[in-house]
Amino acid sequence: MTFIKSVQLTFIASSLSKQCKNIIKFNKNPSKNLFQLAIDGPAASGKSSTARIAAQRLKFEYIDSGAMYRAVTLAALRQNLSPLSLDDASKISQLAATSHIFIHTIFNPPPIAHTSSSKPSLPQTLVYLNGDDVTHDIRSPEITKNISGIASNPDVRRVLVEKQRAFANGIYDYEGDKLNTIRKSSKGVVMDGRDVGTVVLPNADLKIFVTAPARIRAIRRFKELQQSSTNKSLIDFNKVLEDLEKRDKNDYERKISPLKKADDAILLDTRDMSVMEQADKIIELVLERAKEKNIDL
Ligand SMILES: Nc1ncnc2c1ncn2[C@@H]1O[C@H](COP(=O)(O)OP(=O)(O)O)[C@@H](O)[C@H]1O
Ligand SMILES: Nc1ccn([C@H]2C[C@H](O)[C@@H](COP(=O)(O)OP(=O)(O)O)O2)c(=O)n1
Repeated sequence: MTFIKSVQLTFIASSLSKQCKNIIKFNKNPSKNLFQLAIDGPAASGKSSTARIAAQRLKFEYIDSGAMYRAVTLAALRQNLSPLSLDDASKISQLAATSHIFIHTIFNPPPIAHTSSSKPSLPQTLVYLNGDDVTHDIRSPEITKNISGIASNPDVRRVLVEKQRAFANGIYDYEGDKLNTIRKSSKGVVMDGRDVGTVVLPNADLKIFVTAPARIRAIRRFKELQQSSTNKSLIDFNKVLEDLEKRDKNDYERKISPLKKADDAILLDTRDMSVMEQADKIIELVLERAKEKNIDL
């Protein structure tokens, strides 16, 4: 494992330095081998909420790989580049290589004013693009509509996968900015997305594939959109379901790195589980795996 990781590091160092010459400064001493937990699954299956809770309880870092695709989509739209245009594809991959994407999770956010103070708030993940807080902007319907074009661009994927691996391996120093910060006390990293177990971290210590039927996932996304919207009546359940099914199709059928359960991933159907039950189950699986591998968490 150590050997594989150091080979991976050498590869990353050489190819990243070619592509992103002026952006990344390596941490010469990636401090330790972190336990790698990969969570994949379709939209609204519960990946990120579960991953954040698990990261908080296990003292792991969390990286939302989907947020990186969302940030590149936003960067492209802000420059009037079209995610589906072949003419713009190389400009967009260049943008992916040169954009500073900083993802930061606040594990103990103060309670939100209108919630009961006895109920702790869930960890919050903030996303910055070239220094701008884009946490909310990257979740807009406009970004969600355009993201499949970005996610199927092979050069964008190559650049983002390298950034994701660099993070998981503890290489995180960027000039003037940071991809993320691995705390000295971190014992591992949890990354969620579509291809984390199959492509980004094929040697992850534990892989989970989270799923639930489309209708159940659409209900969750609908409630989430209603909560964050000022005009709830504008949110139409059938449209949410239709968009989610369309994105599922794009994710599962994409030629490069399609959404797929890795052969060695554990399937977790969350249809009858609460968020906390999902997190408890995943933590239990991590602790079991760490014990099997003699890893001290
Ligand atoms: N088991 C569950 N039961 C009910 N709601 C859930 C469950 N898992 C997640 N959710 C809610 O569904 C929405 C999408 O979850 P999220 O974790 O963001 O999914 P993903 O990262 O897979 O897209 C969130 O509002 C979350 O609180
Ligand atoms: N590892 C990843 C993560 C996300 N993507 C793409 C495909 C997804 O539809 C979009 C958005 O991902 P995100 O996890 O933010 O989406 P949801 O929260 O599940 O709606 O990004 C990807 O191609 N590879």
